[in-house]
Amino acid sequence: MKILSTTQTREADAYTIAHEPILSIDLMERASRTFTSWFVKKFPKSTFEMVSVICGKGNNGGDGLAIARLLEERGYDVAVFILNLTDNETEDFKTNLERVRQLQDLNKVVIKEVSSVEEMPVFGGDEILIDAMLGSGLNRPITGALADILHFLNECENTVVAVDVPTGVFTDMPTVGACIEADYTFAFEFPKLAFLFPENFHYVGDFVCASIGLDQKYIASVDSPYYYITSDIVKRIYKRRDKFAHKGVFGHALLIMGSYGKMGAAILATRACLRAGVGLVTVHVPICGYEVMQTAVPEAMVSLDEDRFIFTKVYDLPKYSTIAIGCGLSTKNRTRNALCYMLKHLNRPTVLDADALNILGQSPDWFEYIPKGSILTPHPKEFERMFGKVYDNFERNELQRRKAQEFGVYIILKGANTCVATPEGVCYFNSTGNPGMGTAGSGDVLTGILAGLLSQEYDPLEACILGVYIHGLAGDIAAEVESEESLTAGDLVNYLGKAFLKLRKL
Ligand SMILES: NC(=O)C1=CN([C@@H]2O[C@H](COP(=O)(O)OP(=O)(O)OC[C@H]3O[C@@H](n4cnc5c(N)ncnc54)[C@H](O)[C@@H]3O)[C@@H](O)[C@H]2O)[C@H](O)CC1
Ligand SMILES: [K+]
Repeated sequence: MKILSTTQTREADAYTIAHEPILSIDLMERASRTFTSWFVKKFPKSTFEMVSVICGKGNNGGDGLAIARLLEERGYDVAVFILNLTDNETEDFKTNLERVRQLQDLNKVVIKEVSSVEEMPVFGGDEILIDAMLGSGLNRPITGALADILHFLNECENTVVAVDVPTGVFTDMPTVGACIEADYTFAFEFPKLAFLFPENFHYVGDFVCASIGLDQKYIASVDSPYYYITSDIVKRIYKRRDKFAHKGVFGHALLIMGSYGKMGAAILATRACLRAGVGLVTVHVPICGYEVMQTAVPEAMVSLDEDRFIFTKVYDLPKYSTIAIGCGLSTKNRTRNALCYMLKHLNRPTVLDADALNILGQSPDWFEYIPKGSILTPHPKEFERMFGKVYDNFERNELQRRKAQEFGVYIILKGANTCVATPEGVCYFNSTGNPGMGTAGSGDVLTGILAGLLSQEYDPLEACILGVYIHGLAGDIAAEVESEESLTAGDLVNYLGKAFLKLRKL
């Protein structure tokens, strides 16, 4: 799913109004109905006492008024609070206010105007609050009376659901100023870029998005470097196996991993590579890893280093279809030199993780040796070691895109909403995964999956998208059974099979 900027969304909005054609008030009604359909399922009216909708006077407030009316129609007890902090009212806000006033005249809805925090009501514990104060029209940081009201609301214990954008959050740049802290955000048509960055989680909460029927052809024609990885992208990538296939057609991966005290990383990656469907896997380990590898992963072949404890040399590189290097590798001098030699002599996309990235961070001149189309999988700390400190995630994302373009590689920045940046400067944000996956070895599993997919002749972009999605999906299935707290990297490997089954049914 493409992610549009606020300006582009406004253009898509205007295009839809002109070409569908549809009146803007009817588009607002359609958006509000979409919100309401989700809301009634998520918060059945038996589960709390009342809905209070807090509205600004722009179109976000207009949505709020329409939602208040639609919820009343569905039998909810609704109160509307209109923030009287400006005289600027949009036309669609005014029309919807008229419509709600008719309900007020019938004693079906309560409407109250609020000009300062002192006039805010005391909400009951069972009330749910809908934030329709400001949406994508935010054009300056929130201060003054509105900031006081937001602070007051954030102090309340009530569940807050934001319409389109949590009030105060800038969608396309870092947020400054006061913000509502929503528990849920229902975004129209696309998630906003800011929702995907961890610093905004506090304001956005869990987000969902749904189409409000903006013109899809127009959206397809808009140039945006940002995508959200949804099941339909993944469905198009995933290849079912041919009935007559045998292990020879699923490739032979070489994983160069592990050092004394860090063999677990190699084991996890090797198991994940197998579970991702590789035909054959050879794992290259120092002598100390021989027995443990043979015992822990009997399906893998082992190539032994000359050194007892670390990686120093590997032969026969051309015979493997894919190579992945780095998990638990160490950054000792001889390992560094061996990595440099390998990079200079490899000519196909390679997966680089963990210590391979730390080594590159120490020797930035070596970046140019990385084969084009390779996949680098840093977590934020490794990213910082390679490319330096940044101020916020918008800046980090810019840097990630620039570096991917500069070196002609795919950079997968791991975290909530893991982001894949391509050599073309395009970003794909993952939609699967959960906080339980922030656990030792989780990244090793991803590296194994990526090597497994590359071996099966998914191209690097396909492997990145499918890889991060299935890794997160395995995590989501595992968390449902094991809990986020107890989830281990080994569980990710064990639930990979269930994740593939789910993928097949998408
Ligand atoms: N995406 C769509 O296609 C649709 C979106 N809808 C909804 O419309 C809002 C955007 O509405 P808009 O009127 O442009 O903006 P807002 O309601 O967010 O507010 C505008 C209002 O607020 C003033 N303002 C801006 N910053 C501040 C500030 N810091 N403090 C105080 N006031 C501020 C600004 O000057 C304006 O007067 C979108 O989010 C959706 O909810 C449609 O309903 C359906 C189609
Ligand atoms: K809002």
